[in-house]
Amino acid sequence: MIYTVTLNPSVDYIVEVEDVQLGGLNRTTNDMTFPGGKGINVSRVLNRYDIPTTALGFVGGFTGSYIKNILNDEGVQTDFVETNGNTRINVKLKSTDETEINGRGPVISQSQLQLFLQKINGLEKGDILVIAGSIPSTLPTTIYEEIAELAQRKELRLVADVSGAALPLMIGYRPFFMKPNHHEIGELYGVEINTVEEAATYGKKLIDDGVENVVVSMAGNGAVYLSKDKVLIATVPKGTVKNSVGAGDSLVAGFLAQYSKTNNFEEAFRYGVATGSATAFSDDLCQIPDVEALLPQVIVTEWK
Ligand SMILES: Nc1ncnc2c1ncn2[C@@H]1O[C@H](COP(=O)(O)OP(=O)(O)OP(=O)(O)O)[C@@H](O)[C@H]1O
Ligand SMILES: O=P(O)(O)OC[C@@]1(O)O[C@H](CO)[C@@H](O)[C@@H]1O
Repeated sequence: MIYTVTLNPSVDYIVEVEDVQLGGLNRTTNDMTFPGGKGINVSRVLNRYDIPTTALGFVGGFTGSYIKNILNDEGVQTDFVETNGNTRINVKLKSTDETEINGRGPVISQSQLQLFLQKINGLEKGDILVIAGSIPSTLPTTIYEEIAELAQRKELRLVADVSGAALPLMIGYRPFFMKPNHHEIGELYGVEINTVEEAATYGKKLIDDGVENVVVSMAGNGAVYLSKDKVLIATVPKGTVKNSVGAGDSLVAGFLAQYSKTNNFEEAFRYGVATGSATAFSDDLCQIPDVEALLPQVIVTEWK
């Protein structure tokens, strides 16, 4: 089973405004709502691949009910801990630029946190555990380390798609898979990464430090896969970006889905990239026929 953790889920409210005027009244030309949060996005896409998945984390209030209802209607299993306050609403404003306003999220109490950790403690050896997204301000900043330690003790396969201070802390737990984008890995090593060659050079450091599989994504400019034995580079499909929210999460889901089906990392990488792009070219997260249509554009070659 693939479990995903979203500590701070969201209702993503996507609003399109032709030419937004700060300080004025703006009217939308289109608006949509989706269940959001990085782990939840991974679960939704895994489910579209018919891969069994359970979403864990914290939800509450009317926004929390909305998320649970949609996930359950789609067939994603959920085992959330209920918070007293409402799950946050994250505003994604699409105008001439894409602007995001992510909420703070509800307070999570000590007892709610303990309930959540008990659920992780109930997972079984070999299960995949995906941790992704930010840590809400009412949880200890060490929460990802605590989860990673549990995962190590229980012999779970850890997937860590985290950024900022959490990223270097996860490396020591030797995750099965990490997917930094080129900004995140650049920040980690204090460099600017502009080319796939540079991404490969710095991605290799994560492998040397014990991460089993790494994909460094570079939005529309290519992607790199690294393991101890292989470095692969992929071209990324061309298309019109409709909504890049969740593209990185979709890459993670596509990678894990195809790996679960084939045990082949090269195929997993190819599907991961196509899945990320299919989401970037869709309003919501992608549908699998869209991924399949993009696959021929993902050319994977070995990097020497
Ligand atoms: N402009 C684009 N054109 C084609 N594919 C894209 C584009 N932007 C993103 N993607 C797809 O999504 C994947 C992940 O994108 P990106 O490198 O931006 O990750 P991220 O920063 O984690 O994403 P997110 O926007 O979800 O935070 C890319 O590898 C690619 O497959
Ligand atoms: O505030 P965080 O946890 O960093 O990110 C949350 C978020 O921006 O990430 C997802 C896209 O990756 C969205 O569904 C969601 O709104």
